[in-house]
Amino acid sequence: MITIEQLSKVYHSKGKSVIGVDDVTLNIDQGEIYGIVGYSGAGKSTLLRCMNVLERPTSGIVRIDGIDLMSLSPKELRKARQSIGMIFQGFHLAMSKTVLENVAFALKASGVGRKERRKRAEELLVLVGLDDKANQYPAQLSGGQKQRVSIARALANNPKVLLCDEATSALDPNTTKSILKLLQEINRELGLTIVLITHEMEVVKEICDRCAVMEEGRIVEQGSTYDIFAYPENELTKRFIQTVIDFQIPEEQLVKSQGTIVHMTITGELAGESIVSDLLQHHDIRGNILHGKIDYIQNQALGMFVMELTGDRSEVERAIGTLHDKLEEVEVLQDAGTADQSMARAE
Ligand SMILES: Nc1ncnc2c1ncn2[C@@H]1O[C@H](COP(=O)(O)OP(=O)(O)OP(=O)(O)O)[C@@H](O)[C@H]1O
Repeated sequence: MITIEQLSKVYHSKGKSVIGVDDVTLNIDQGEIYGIVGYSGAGKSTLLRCMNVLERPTSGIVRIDGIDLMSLSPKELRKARQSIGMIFQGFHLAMSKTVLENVAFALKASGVGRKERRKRAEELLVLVGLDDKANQYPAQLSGGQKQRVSIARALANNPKVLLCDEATSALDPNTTKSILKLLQEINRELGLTIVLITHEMEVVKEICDRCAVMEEGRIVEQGSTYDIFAYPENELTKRFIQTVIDFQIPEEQLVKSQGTIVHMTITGELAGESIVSDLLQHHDIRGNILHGKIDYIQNQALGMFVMELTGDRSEVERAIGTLHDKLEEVEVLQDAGTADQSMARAE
């Protein structure tokens, strides 16, 4: 549905060049929810705004539903943009218009008659759960309600794609959840392709089918949200994941430890199995869980455990071998001898 090839955007200001997006290639499928995550300045907004040519790329290709947006005349581009809705962190509502008028206004530009505009706007307000607020003004609404109005407005022209620019960043966690749920419902009911940019990995975890991580204008990692959480490769991706699933062990705990400390990721059906208890049953070792969590991402279980294994050194090594046989991701964070050395250093 969205094809981006070797897209770059360079800004020129005060005699200096700033790279906003640097050689990005990305394919987003019809009907999926795609997240782009990165810290401030990573280039997320620039990339998103290039997708509807609000920002004209310096080079590269943007195709939506097969149409090369860069090749269109201004008039053709205006028409093409009707199939690309957009919502923003700051809502961008007309404060002097009622909720209903805000939504209906989006249809005026596309030549829909007054009566039809009203009817369609009323339907959209039902869809976003705000039919009882039709005659109120934006100032009378909460942040979550304002975002619902802007979602209704973005859907007015039956777009195929909805671009969300930090749509939940100004909202509290509960309201964020309800807006994400609404986006998911719209995605499922209308088959709408949704692209959202965010600096919160929790948002990606909540609703995205696939995601990309951006840094300095580039995509450093992309894949299914589940795989990105289970097998992150890039250091930045790992940092983002730790904001949601933190399995860091405090330094003092590591120094105190007498055993071998292992981090294991248990994915899919294995997450429901008794991997840990089997390990202790079949090997003459002791295991102490330092961290453990089973999370659900896209309805699939993902287990993360950090264990301290103690016992005869060769038996611990055999136990780690068993883990390697069963699991794709096993990492020894600290060997048994290391703690003694750390303690010696500390003394
Ligand atoms: N209009 C502009 N003129 C000059 N430089 C710009 C412009 N817009 C963005 N940039 C620069 O491009 C880079 C990417 O900015 P962008 O806003 O896309 O990042 P972002 O990841 O969306 O960050 P944030 O979440 O803070 O908006 C930054 O270095 C920024 O300073």
